[in-house]
Amino acid sequence: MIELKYVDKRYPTSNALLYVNGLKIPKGEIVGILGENGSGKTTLLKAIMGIGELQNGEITIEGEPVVRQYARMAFITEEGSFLPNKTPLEYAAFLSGFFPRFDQAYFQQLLERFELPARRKIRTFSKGQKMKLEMSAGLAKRPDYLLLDEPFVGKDVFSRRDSLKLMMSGLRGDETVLITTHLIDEIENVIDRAIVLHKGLIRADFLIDDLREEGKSLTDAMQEVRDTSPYYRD
Ligand SMILES: Nc1ncnc2c1ncn2[C@@H]1O[C@H](COP(=O)(O)OP(=O)(O)OP(=O)(O)O)[C@@H](O)[C@H]1O
Repeated sequence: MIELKYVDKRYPTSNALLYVNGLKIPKGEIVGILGENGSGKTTLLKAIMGIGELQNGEITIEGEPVVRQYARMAFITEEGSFLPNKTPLEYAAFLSGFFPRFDQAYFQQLLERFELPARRKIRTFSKGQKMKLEMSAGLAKRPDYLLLDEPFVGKDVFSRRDSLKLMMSGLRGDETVLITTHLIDEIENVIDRAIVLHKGLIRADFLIDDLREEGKSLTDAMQEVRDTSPYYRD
């Protein structure tokens, strides 16, 4: 379980904040982190990954600080963590030095599935190829906690659906997944739960099954949050 308590995160050079009083994400849950540009989605994922200091509060993973769980986590972001002057195979060798669970054979399978050139320098890759490489590296870490920040950015609709399907097929099924995205329709059938942020605060948190029972789509629910929240008016 990921647990946040009284988390207060601010940046020294802006007024932006993230404040989460309490949040629990049980093991195995697939959670969409949704919200407008600048609402704090990336900040939330970075805070969970232990990137940057918190002003207050604590974040634990299975009761321990994130640094103790780092080998079981993968953070997939457009910024990428790869080394541009290496080839994917060299990058994999580098990662396996850090991540004992890194699965080289699986990584190579994913390269093939994504049709990525294994022996070409990463800096020559297109944006979409870099993201696919990042996803392959993340999945090959065989993480228990997978955090994805806008993994489908900059891709055409077919490529987005493929990547989403591939990501899902690459999971064992017991991972906890947090995924930020603006692609509400595409993500709806994948996630168990949606958390909606606005201006650094959680404005809604619902289970997709509950929405279905009420006969609502995720888009309807997001619209309802906007219509009923006074905070969207300023
Ligand atoms: N390093 C930083 N220094 C100062 N302010 C920052 C920094 N990173 C983010 N912010 C600010 O924090 C707020 C939340 O940013 P964040 O990147 O978390 O939003 P987001 O919901 O992921 O947005 P998007 O959908 O556009 O990716 C924004 O107002 C942003 O300008």
